[in-house]
Amino acid sequence: MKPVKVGICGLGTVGGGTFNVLATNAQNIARRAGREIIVEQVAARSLNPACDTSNTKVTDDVFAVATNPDVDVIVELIGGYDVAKKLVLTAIENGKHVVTANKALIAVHGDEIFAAAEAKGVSVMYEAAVAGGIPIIKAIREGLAANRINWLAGIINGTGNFILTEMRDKGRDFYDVLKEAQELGYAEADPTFDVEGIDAAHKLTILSSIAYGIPLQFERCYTEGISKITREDVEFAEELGYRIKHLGVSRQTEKGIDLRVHPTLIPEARPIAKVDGVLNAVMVNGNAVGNTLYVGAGAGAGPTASAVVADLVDLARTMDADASVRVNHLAFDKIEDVQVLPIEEVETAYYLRIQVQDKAGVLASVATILSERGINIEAIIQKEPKEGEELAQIILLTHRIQEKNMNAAIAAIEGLDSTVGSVTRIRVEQLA
Ligand SMILES: NC(=O)C1=CN([C@@H]2O[C@H](COP(=O)(O)OP(=O)(O)OC[C@H]3O[C@@H](n4cnc5c(N)ncnc54)[C@H](O)[C@@H]3O)[C@@H](O)[C@H]2O)C=CC1
Ligand SMILES: N[C@@H](CC=O)C(=O)O
Ligand code: NA
Repeated sequence: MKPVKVGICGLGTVGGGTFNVLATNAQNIARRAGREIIVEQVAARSLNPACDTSNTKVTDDVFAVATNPDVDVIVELIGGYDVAKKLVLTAIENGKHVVTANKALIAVHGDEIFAAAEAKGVSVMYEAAVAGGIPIIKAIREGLAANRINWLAGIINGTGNFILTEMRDKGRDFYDVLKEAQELGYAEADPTFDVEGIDAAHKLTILSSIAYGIPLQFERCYTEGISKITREDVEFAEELGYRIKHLGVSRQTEKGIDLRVHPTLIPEARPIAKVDGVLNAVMVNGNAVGNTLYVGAGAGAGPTASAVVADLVDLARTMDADASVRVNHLAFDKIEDVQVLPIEEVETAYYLRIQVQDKAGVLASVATILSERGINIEAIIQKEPKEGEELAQIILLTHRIQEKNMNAAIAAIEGLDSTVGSVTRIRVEQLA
């Protein structure tokens, strides 16, 4: 069979990794794809010292690749929204298949891009966009196709997990670890996407769309990052038998889809609680299979390139077949318009940390406020003021309750005379 000719746009961390994996593993890749996959052209603003491009056509114009008649597939690895979208749509218009690692692009503009691709009979593949090297798109869309997916939950930002792990294990400073994650090529061009949960929300939006057959609805995903997690919350959580992880959680409920990204207490006995560093992990619960867990590197050149090249191999095997036999872009089932629940309607358990003046009766007042709103307490720790300080702390774990009830309880607790500052609230998931 004729070789597949690829145009790589962007030669940074992932582009460079992809170029090198295609060269290093060329024989295996050709064997598995049933044909050679060769890099016809690369578009880069500057060369990557890790790549030997001396025998490759290089341009600085990504659109020259998207319109090059010798290119069958473009690999979009420049990142961002505007130029990347124009590039992908131009490539599709020119009859080319697309492989991308750009979750921001897919989560926000995926519907438009997939519609354009379907009209043209080409494929857009994006395994690298979620959980880096873990083949999670393939696992949910194909491997679990027999199931109704009940829920999924994942550590889906490598930078965030790396920061939390280094802070917890080595007591390192947040920004010092973030800087290292940037140097290692894990972080997004704008690292607030990593630390404020936006990147994880992009990924959860994509996974949920595939899992439940719903449209991509990034704007409805509730999003909180890791920047407000303190060392003392990490320590108190451990005292209660939990780890704090930044989690994307989505669940099919009778009222709609629960779609949220936030720091979460997970029982330390769960395998996912022990997934540290740049590793990602996704748990998926299906009605036939039960719980499944997928673990692997969520960022970095090699792992992400592994997913990009897997998509190229899939394409090489199927691109000459009729488009109808290729896997659908989002889901096999008809996309249903199911409501995404506002966060106030979501039900979960909570960790609360309340700073109080060290007076008799405070704990009783807090307990009354909770019980009046139907909130049961699961565990409680009281911390006396540290030497030289005046404030005590009450740390609580509650049973599951709707978020709007918890909001009302927190407002009432913050209104007590003896409460100081805001109540810290972290959601708790058992993942059983
Ligand atoms: N770094 C990682 O571990 C992962 C990254 N991704 C995604 O992969 C994509 C690429 O990320 P990285 O490789 O980390 O970024 P990067 O910043 O290392 O590389 C992007 C490259 O594209 C080039 N570029 C940007 N605009 C261009 C243009 N108009 N013309 C020519 N070159 C242009 C830049 O100069 C840079 O060399 C992003 O969408 C990112 O979200 C996905 C999974 C993991
Ligand atoms: N910045 C992202 C890269 C991979 O998607 C992350 O840290 O997970
Ligand atoms: Na993946």
